[in-house]
Amino acid sequence: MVKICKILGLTALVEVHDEREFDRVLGIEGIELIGINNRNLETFELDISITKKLLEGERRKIVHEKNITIVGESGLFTPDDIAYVQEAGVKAVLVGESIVKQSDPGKGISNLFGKDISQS
Ligand SMILES: O=P(O)(O)OC[C@@H](O)[C@@H](O)c1c[nH]c2ccccc12
Repeated sequence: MVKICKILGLTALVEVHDEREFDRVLGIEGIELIGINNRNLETFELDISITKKLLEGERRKIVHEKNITIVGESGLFTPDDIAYVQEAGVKAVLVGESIVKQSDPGKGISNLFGKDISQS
């Protein structure tokens, strides 16, 4: 699928939830974008330390060597949450609840990042 996306001019975002899935996806030839979902899809529990756990040690090295972009997904509500996943090695975020629940999405984004990022 990653290859087909590339032919079509797309980059596939492949989502993982645990070490086993992450290791499998890290082995895909040409993988560029991996999302770490902090939500357990069986229990719907959120835990952003999953991102940190998955990006420790050897895996972080592989991510760096292969120039893979890691997307932090789910459970991000505050600037501290963003800083935490960024520190872990995340370069992009996938955010739903903390923005869509605001009446003004722009303000929701500013609150999430602790500043107005619309010009940066
Ligand atoms: O509402 P949250 O906790 O900010 O989560 C958003 C997003 O990460 C989540 O909805 C999601 C994770 N993986 C996805 C894949 C497709 C669409 C949505 C998603």
